[in-house]
Amino acid sequence: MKDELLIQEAIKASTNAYTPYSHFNVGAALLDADGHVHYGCNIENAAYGPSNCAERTAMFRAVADGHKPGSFKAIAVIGATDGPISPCGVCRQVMVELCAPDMKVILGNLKGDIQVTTVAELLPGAFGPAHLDEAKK
Ligand SMILES: O=c1ccn([C@H]2C[C@H](O)[C@@H](CO)O2)c(=O)[nH]1
Ligand SMILES: [Zn+2]
Repeated sequence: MKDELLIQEAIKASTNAYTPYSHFNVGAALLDADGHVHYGCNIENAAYGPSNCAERTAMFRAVADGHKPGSFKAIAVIGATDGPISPCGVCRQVMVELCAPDMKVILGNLKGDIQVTTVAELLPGAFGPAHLDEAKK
């Protein structure tokens, strides 16, 4: 699937965002190995902390639906930012856990700006599952 098409799917997903506090709608579209798209939006909470970002919603939904961590092909994320949106640190850490290091991450905004990167580029030096194995040696 073309980057622009996955971005279009992310824009669709953003229309379901629940953002009574920030009014900042974000959408994500995660492409699985079979070519199917899993949608995510940000879902906020009056206690603020329990809020969930669009990217995490998409990844958690796909895993909960039985898709193997590490098997995804790409994720697109959009928000009404000036330049391409920048995923938060928590979402970058969750990407490291559930996506391959070289998986494509397409970041966009509503003006059509696009930045294509990878999970590893978004969180260099990440603490990952391998570090836990090292501790057992
Ligand atoms: O990449 C991002 C950046 C921010 N947000 C959400 C979190 C919060 O609901 C709102 C403002 O930070 O945007 C996302 O969902 N994804
Ligand atoms: Zn986030």
